[in-house]
Amino acid sequence: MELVNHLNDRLLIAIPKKGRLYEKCSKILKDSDIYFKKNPRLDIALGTNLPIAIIFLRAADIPTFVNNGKCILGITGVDEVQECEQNDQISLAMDLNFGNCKLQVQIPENSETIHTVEDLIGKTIVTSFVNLTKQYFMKLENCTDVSQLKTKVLYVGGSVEASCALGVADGIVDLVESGETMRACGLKAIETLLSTSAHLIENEEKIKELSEDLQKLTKVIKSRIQGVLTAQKYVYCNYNAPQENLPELLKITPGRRAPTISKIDDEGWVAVSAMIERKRKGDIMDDLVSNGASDIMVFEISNCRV
Ligand SMILES: Nc1ncnc2c1ncn2[C@@H]1O[C@H](COP(=O)(O)OP(=O)(O)OP(=O)(O)O)[C@@H](O)[C@H]1O
Ligand SMILES: O=P(O)(O)OC[C@H]1O[C@H](OP(=O)(O)OP(=O)(O)O)[C@H](O)[C@@H]1O
Repeated sequence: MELVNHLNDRLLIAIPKKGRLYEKCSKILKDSDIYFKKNPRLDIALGTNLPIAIIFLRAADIPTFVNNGKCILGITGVDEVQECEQNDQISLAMDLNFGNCKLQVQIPENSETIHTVEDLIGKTIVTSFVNLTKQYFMKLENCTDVSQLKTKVLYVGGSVEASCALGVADGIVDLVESGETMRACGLKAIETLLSTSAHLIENEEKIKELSEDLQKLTKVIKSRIQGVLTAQKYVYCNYNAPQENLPELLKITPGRRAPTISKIDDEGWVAVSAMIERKRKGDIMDDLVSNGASDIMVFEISNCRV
């Protein structure tokens, strides 16, 4: 394939080719001004504005490619990293704040015989997370060797939730976000093995072996993604205020480093600008009004470096 010849001097970044994380991964790259041109038939896309190549893989395969250093950076769930047998070269570089869910043990809610995880010892569990499930039951059973495990752990690649109703499993270990899927299947959670979210992952040792230019590029990419995350977390708040109220108002909007205070053409009044946390903006605006601020405006930040 001709494309392969263009990969040598590029930084390879693995992202999910489909599934729950695909859209948000594509968006975070676009918001970071990391552009690429993808041929729908190929799982490799060359960057159009940076010397990178995006490698589209199954979310579960991304840790393997980052661990062996072929891809230097990747985006996938922490669950996939922990499930991967060889993950010792992978560092979690950044929590991307999406793909939040929990890996839970679920049992039929009307089961008469199974109520706790201990009741599942010696029974059959179906899961896509065989390694994490075996590790969990080994601890529970107090055994040190997987061959001694009494609980049977079976792999299926999807629709795990159907396994109990089909009589294949006594319990399952699967991801849960809203809980809708498990409720619809008559299942209930009895234990959480892991809370997970999508992360930027990296192979730090392989980064050290890159050319100086590609090492710099790695830093630039991480800084751009961090900028997008910060822009998602904050909004920009502007207001006018009587000078004498400033001490109280600045406690409400201290800014990330410090607020900007500018003179305006109105004796005794100033304009204040500061970044504020998006999730607190309603309370902050209410407090500003109560403390004499006016003309309060809140703006989206589309990107930033702070
Ligand atoms: N319901 C969910 N809510 C939020 N994040 C989820 C959810 N289900 C899965 N994830 C996250 O997305 C990752 C990929 O899961 P997804 O089911 O989309 O994989 P997939 O690419 O369809 O897998 P496969 O190729 O094995 O079918 C999971 O490892 C997890 O980190
Ligand atoms: O708690 P909820 O919001 O309902 O989400 C949970 C569901 O999402 C995941 O499956 P997905 O839909 O990705 O498909 P899959 O079963 O083929 O893995 C997971 O395996 C559950 O089935």
